[in-house]
Amino acid sequence: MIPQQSDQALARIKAETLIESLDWLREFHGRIVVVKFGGNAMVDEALQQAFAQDMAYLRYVGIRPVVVHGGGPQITARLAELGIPSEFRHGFRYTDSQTIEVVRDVLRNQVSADLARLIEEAGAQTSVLSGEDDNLFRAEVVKAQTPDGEVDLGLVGEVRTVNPRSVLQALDAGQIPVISTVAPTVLGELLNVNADLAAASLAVALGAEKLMVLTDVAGLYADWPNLDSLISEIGSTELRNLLPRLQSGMIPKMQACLAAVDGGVPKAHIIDGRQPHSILLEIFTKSGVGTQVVR
Ligand SMILES: Nc1ncnc2c1ncn2[C@@H]1O[C@H](COP(=O)(O)OP(=O)(O)O)[C@@H](O)[C@H]1O
Ligand SMILES: CC(=O)N[C@@H](CCC(=O)OP(=O)(O)O)C(=O)O
Repeated sequence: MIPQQSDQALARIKAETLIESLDWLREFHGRIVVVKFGGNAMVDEALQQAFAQDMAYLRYVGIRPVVVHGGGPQITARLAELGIPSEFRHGFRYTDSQTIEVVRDVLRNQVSADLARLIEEAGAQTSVLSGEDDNLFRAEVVKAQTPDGEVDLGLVGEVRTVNPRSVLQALDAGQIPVISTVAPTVLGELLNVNADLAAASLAVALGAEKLMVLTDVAGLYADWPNLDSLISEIGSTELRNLLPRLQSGMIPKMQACLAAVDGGVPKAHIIDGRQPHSILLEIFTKSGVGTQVVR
C-alpha cells in the first residue's frame, strides 16, 4: 500500500526526531544521569508509567539512570490517615520520632516498591535501595538556615558521606537503582533527608553527567508565582543570590542544583514532571525544557 502524504510527513518527523538525538546518544553513552522524581509529579499513575518508560528507555539506549525519589504528598496522606498533622518549616517537614517511622515506611514500602514495579513492567530490572543500605548515606542533623536565623527541624538531616558501592554494583548489573533517602547518623539514629538534596549528594559522588529534578511546575520562576518569569538557564552565582528569596519546596530543590554543579556535575535541571516523557524531551532535543543550572 502506498502511504498517504501525511503518513510520509509524519514518518519524516519521527526520523528527524530520532536523528536529532544522535549527538546526545553519543555524548551520554555509558554516562550516569541522576533523576529525582518528586512526590507532586508522582501522584498520577499515567505520569508514573511514562516516567518508568523513560527510565527503561535511557537504560536501553546505553545511558545509566539512577532514580532518587521523594514522596512528600504520600507521606502527608499517610500521616493524615494516622491523625498526625504535617508541618513544613522553610520547605522541610518537621520530623519527630513517630513521623520518621511513617516516612521510612511510606518511602520504602510504598513509593519505592510502586516505582520499581512500574520500571520492571516497562522492561528494565531495578535494585531498590535506601540510605540505610550498605552505608549508602550517612547523615547529620541540620537546622534550616533562614534570613531570620536557624530553625529547628527535629529529626531532619543532610547527607554527609556517600558510599556509592551498592549503586555502582546495580548499574554494572544493568539494573536501575531506585533509592529512598531516609538515612542514619554515625550513631545509627534515623533522619528524614530531603530527596532533592540527597539526589544532589549522590550525583556528585557518582560523578554524574546530569542531575534532573522533576517537579510539578515548569521550572524555576524568578518572581513566583508570576508565570511570565520562568528562567530557562541560570549560573551558580546568580542562583546563590536568588536563594534567600525562594519559598517552600523550591528552596531544597535549588539548593540541590547548586550543590550538584558546585560539586562538579556539569548541569542540573528542574523539569516539569506533569508533562509525559519530559526527561526524554530534555535529554534528546535541542531546545531542552525547564530550568538549566550551570556553573
Ligand atoms: N520560585 C519558584 N519557582 C517555582 N516554584 C516555586 C517557586 N517558589 C515556590 N515554588 C513552589 O515549589 C513547588 C515545588 O516544590 P515541592 O512541592 O516540594 O515539589 P516536589 O514534591 O516535586 O519535590 C511548586 O509547586 C511551587 O508551588
Ligand atoms: C525533610 C523532608 O522534608 N523530607 C521529605 C522527604 C520526601 C521528599 O523529599 O519528598 P518530595 O521530593 O516529594 O518533596 C518529606 O518528609 O516530605
